[in-house]
Amino acid sequence: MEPIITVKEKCRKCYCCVRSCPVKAIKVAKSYTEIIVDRCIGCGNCLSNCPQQAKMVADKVGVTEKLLSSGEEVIAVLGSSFPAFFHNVTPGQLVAGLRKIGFAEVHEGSYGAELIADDYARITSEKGHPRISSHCPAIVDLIERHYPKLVGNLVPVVSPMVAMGRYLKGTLGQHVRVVYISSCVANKLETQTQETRGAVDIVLTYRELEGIFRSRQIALPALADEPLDGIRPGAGRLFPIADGTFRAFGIPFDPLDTEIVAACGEVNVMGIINDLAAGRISPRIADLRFCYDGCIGGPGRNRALTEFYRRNRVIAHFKQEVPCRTVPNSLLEAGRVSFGRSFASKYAKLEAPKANDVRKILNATNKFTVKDELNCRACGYRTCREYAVAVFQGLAEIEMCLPYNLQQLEEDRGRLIQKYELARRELEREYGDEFIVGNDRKTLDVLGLIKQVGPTPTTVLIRGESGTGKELTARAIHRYSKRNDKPLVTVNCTTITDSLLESELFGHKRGAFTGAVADKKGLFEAADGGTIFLDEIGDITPKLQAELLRVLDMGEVRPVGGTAAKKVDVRLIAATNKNLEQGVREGWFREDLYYRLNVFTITMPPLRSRVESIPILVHHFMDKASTKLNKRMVGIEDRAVKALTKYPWPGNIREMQNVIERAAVLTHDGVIRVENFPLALSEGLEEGFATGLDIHAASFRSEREQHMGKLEKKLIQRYLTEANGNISRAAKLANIPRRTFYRLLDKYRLRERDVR
Ligand SMILES: Nc1ncnc2c1ncn2[C@@H]1O[C@H](COP(=O)(O)OP(=O)(O)OP(=O)(O)O)[C@@H](O)[C@H]1O
Repeated sequence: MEPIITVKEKCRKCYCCVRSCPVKAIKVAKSYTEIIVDRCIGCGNCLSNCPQQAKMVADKVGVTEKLLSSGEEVIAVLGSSFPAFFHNVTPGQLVAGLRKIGFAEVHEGSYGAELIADDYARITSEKGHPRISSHCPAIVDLIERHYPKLVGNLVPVVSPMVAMGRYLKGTLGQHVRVVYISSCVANKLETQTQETRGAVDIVLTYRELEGIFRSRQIALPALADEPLDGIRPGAGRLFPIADGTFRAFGIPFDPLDTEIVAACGEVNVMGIINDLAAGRISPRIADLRFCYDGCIGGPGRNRALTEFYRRNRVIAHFKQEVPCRTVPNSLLEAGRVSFGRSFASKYAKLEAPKANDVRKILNATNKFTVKDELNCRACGYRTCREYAVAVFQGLAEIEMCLPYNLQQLEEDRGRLIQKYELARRELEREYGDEFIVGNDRKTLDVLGLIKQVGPTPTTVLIRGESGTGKELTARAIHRYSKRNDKPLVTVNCTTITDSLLESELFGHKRGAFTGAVADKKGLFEAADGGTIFLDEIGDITPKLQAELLRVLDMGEVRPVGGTAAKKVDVRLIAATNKNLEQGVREGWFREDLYYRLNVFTITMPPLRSRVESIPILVHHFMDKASTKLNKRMVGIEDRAVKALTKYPWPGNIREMQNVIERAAVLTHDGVIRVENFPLALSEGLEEGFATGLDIHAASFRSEREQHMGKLEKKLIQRYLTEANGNISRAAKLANIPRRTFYRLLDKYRLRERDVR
């Protein structure tokens, strides 16, 4: 299990972790970043640098609690930096607290540094290739996982933590369980490493231990001092501070000795490792620690304290006398324990891209020349090329390139402005000067209702068949309202799926469902201060009906996946062509919502019941078509108007608008004639639509024959007319053989003279 985990919901993909990871052990996934355990060195940089605190130390409190209550003998070992964390209690109080929660013994980890001191002194005095200290587990992981060439240079000795574990188990017996408590995260990885596994059972951070005290309501300052266990360490207590290692190991350190290199902190360490790997330097010993200031600067350090203060605390502890309860056999058995270890290359080689692959990735982010490679590091990689390699290896994404993103945004913005402008013009043309046309009684009644209800805040329900002008009416109401300087947002409830509609209307929180990568505002919020028009409201699900009712009652919306509600001031206009009363009876429409909507209802009459308005509507739509097609319209012949008045208009005014526009396209001289109409209309003129179809008297087949026959005859006549009675040309126009055309003429008893 990895020592650091990602809280996916908290990650905002700011790439801080990528930037701060010295070995790029971070993979950028679709909506979060995650740690690649095989590459991680446990330095904890991502922990400290994540502004959202989305990276967390994997919790070991649970297993510790379980172990403590198991009845086994559990020993606590305090990492040598503990005085720099628990600064406001005495070591004796800390020991008392640990005993209270169930630890059988409490030892100082700094004794571990003394346990390996002899081995260090011996190995580092040997001549040969440069030795790299192995007491810092992050350095060991760095070399094993990223600089396999240097594995042979590591001092083949365990860290103080592992030394303590081996010593305690070697002296007290293998049955004891050891819990090591420190500010180090790499220690956690170390317990899982093959070569050191088994020495320490659990690694806790000081903060995790603090959590245990808190949960058990143990106040350390109130406790009486208790003695530590084991042997009192000497200079080992100085191990955690920057220049403390040589003191702890008893190796004389002369700062002028170029044979010895000592460094703490990522930048210094990485420089030295790179120099060693390149063979640029060859000291006898390189003593390295990944954290600045040594172990007192570990990722789990007490951040409220300065380095100076933390250092002073460790030195004060070194000088003070803390009572120790030394178990006599500890002294006797220590010599029998081995502190040696081996190292192995754990280098996980990733596929290296070819030059062409890198070029393609660079090109994909608009980098075509070297000048385009800004190396701005916003993505977290030092150079655009390193970043391109990471993209190739699946660690990074194209979208991480900031200059490219800005360019994209700028282009998208331009495109959106253009689209918006086009849509605005289209709307303007479609609805801008659009007024409700009609001089029949029913249309005039509707107009009267619009004028009455418009200026009020009342919810309006518009009912009527499709194409009768419900949306047009909603727009008119908004225009007459006091909100007409605010947006009118129209939503067709049938065009998107139910779950999407909910988030479309009320918005959603990031992570509410798959694909919700960012918070999104809903249309109710977009319409704040204005009007929302919900078309086809009879089609929404009961769940959405309930949410809508809540919005209407409380005047607030709650985004999908969110808990906090937001106040909105929106007037609702709804429309439907469904029978909502039947819906209430049958249970698919909520009764309470029905009453909430049915406050003021406007019913749009079908076009067939306002025939008197057809001529005026025709001229209105001819004008519209003329503007749209940029074509001069002269007029319409009487027969054509007659055909329009005879037709039953199942698609209502929308259908009529389309018929006129189509006729306007077809006419050559700007005069609309019956011939410019679809057959259904011209046919109706001759036969009348009133005859209808008696489905009980006729079979489908015979009815179809009859109707198809009529249609076929009309078509043949049309082609003949078009070809001026020339049968060969008419057949050509119809794209059928001349013989077939003759056969059809015979069938319908048509002659050349039958041209209209
Ligand atoms: N009285 C009218 N005067 C002018 N144009 C009208 C009139 N009624 C409807 N229209 C036009 O007819 C078309 C359809 O109208 P609208 O979209 O308002 O109908 P609807 O009832 O909302 O249709 P649906 O139920 O299919 O959504 C629009 O282009 C609209 O401008």
